[in-house]
Amino acid sequence: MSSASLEGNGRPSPPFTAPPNYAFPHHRLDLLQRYPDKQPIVLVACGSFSPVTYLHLRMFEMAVDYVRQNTDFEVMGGYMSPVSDQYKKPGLLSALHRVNMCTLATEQTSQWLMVDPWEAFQSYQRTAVVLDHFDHEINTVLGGAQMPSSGERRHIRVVLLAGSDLISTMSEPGVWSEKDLDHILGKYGTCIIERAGSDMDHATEALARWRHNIFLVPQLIQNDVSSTKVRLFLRRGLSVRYLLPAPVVEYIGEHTLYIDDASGFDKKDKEKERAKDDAWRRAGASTPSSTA
Ligand SMILES: Nc1ncnc2c1ncn2[C@@H]1O[C@H](COP(=O)(O)OP(=O)(O)OP(=O)(O)O)[C@@H](O)[C@H]1O
Ligand SMILES: NC(=O)c1ccc[n+]([C@@H]2O[C@H](COP(=O)(O)O)[C@@H](O)[C@H]2O)c1
Repeated sequence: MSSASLEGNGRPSPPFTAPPNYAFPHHRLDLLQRYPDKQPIVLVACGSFSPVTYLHLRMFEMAVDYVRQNTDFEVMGGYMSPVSDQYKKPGLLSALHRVNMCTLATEQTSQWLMVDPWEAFQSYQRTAVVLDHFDHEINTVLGGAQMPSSGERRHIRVVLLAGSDLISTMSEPGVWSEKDLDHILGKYGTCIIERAGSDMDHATEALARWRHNIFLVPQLIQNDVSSTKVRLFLRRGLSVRYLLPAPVVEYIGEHTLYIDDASGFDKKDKEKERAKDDAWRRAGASTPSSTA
């Protein structure tokens, strides 16, 4: 990463390209440390959020409880970073809709979560680069955390928040580069939320050298809501109320999203999604069972 330099106005110039009219959201970021003995951190969840569900929001609450009870960290803020349209994942709705839904979910159901649209509204950015962007905005531009008595500034550590299914892809060949893994897990670290169907031990087996920076958060109440299942429900005309925040359900209805499976799908993806629907129908199941 290139280091930031000072512009004529004395502000550090960003070492990254930003989308037009972009401003880093920090209206809910707490820069004043309450517990000076603890290390300040910010949680960042990267993903599709197509659409955002209560489980995405729950991940942050689970992480905060875990951090408070088991670590010497103090959580100063939490961000969702929806991935760019260029990620080309089946079922990926336009970045604008995904960012809007995440914003409704965070602004209307939480007091501390925020959505950063930096990644969403530009070319695809690797997770290592996304975390560098947060580090730059929080520490270089905003100056990090402030100690209550002395006013001394402290570096805020950015920590990746992810489900165990995402972390298990870190052991799959060709998905993450070794250099990026070392950057993400060596410099930043990750809070991993247990996810039904994805074994935590298996997910972290190959990541043992970064063990000291990996925090495993058990899911004490099993909940396997996924965006895939929500999309399946919507396509079949079933209710998704109480799986997603109410304003997000309303937004989906107003914009008739996910009803027509043409949204974000190419022909091959469409066939895959139809096969999932057919399998579900053949099984006579009352709820979809696929998590992929
Ligand atoms: N039920 C869940 N339990 C734990 N982690 C979850 C859960 N749902 C989503 N996550 C995590 O949230 C992050 C963003 O996930 P993403 O947007 O891909 O949601 P998803 O429900 O897995 O989507 P899709 O079904 O479209 O693959 C990932 O780190 C993922 O592991
Ligand atoms: N090499 C990488 O940086 C890399 C690889 C795979 C997934 N990811 C990220 O993980 C997230 C995965 O999201 P999904 O679970 O929705 O596929 C996305 O934010 C994506 O950018 C990053």
